Amino acid sequence: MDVITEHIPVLYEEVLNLLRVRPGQVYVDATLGGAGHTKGILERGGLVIGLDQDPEAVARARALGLPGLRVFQRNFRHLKEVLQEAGVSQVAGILADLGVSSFHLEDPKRGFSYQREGPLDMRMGEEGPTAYEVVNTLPLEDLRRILRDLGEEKEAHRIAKAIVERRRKAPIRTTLELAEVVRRAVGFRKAGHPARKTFQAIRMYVNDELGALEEFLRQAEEVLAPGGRLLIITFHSLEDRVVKRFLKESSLKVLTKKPITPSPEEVAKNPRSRSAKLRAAEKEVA
Ligand SMILES: C[S@@+](CC[C@H](N)C(=O)[O-])C[C@H]1O[C@@H](n2cnc3c(N)ncnc32)[C@H](O)[C@@H]1O
Repeated sequence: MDVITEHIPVLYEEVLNLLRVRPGQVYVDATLGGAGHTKGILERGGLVIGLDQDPEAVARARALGLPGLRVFQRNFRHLKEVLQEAGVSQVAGILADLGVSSFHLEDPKRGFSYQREGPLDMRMGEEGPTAYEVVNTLPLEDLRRILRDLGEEKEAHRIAKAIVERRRKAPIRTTLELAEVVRRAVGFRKAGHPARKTFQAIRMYVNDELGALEEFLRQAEEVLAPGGRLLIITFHSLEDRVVKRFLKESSLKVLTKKPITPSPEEVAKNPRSRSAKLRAAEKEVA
């Protein structure tokens, strides 16, 4: 089995510059992951409240024993509750670097990858149905809607039908079985793996990613101290749309008219940064 030792933080310098870390102030890293961004905040003298819904990410972060970091195993949709538990009412900055980490993608047993054989799971935390349940029990119409709305998959109907026909014979048990059903339904694709959008859609549904993001954004706006900054890194258009719309409607001052994207050098070094978009906003001083 592969041992995954690293997740390279995306837009690292850009994030730290925009956060303007001040020593002794409290920041939230809502998606702690491998603690890459958090280490930068701590090095600049900030204190960090780190959240991750994934027990494995939390265990790894705790094992780092970083002074100034307090770790909470929670979905960021419970941000306010976590801050209450931590005895903190306002924070100087909040970062969310959305989606899955390299640890998730490269660990076959978590079932996120259409290229590695594993059980159909895809849960980042301990809540929600598994991908197995979604694929093998939801009615065709629900599957079609999920693939269309969360995967922006043009062949949603064809794929949903293929899934339902295949599971009549036997349940679809593994990632590669599902990827193969999709590949047979839609054939070869020039732009990326044919199952990429299907996997994205099911993962987003399993983890209610857009619902959690909306709840988190509303709470983040509330708990920011005046002058505090909110930074969000998204990895696909659906997430980015939610963030963009929220910032437009919120009371925050948008600092990034256009989202910040990685340089060609960063993409060359870390291909996973390719689709990253960073948006930032500031709570105005009353
Ligand atoms: C892209 S990684 C973050 C990487 C991190 N910035 C670093 O530099 O190492 C995203 C992490 O956020 C976590 N995550 C995703 N959605 C979450 C949510 N709704 N609540 C809490 N954690 C979440 C995932 O489990 C994953 O570990």
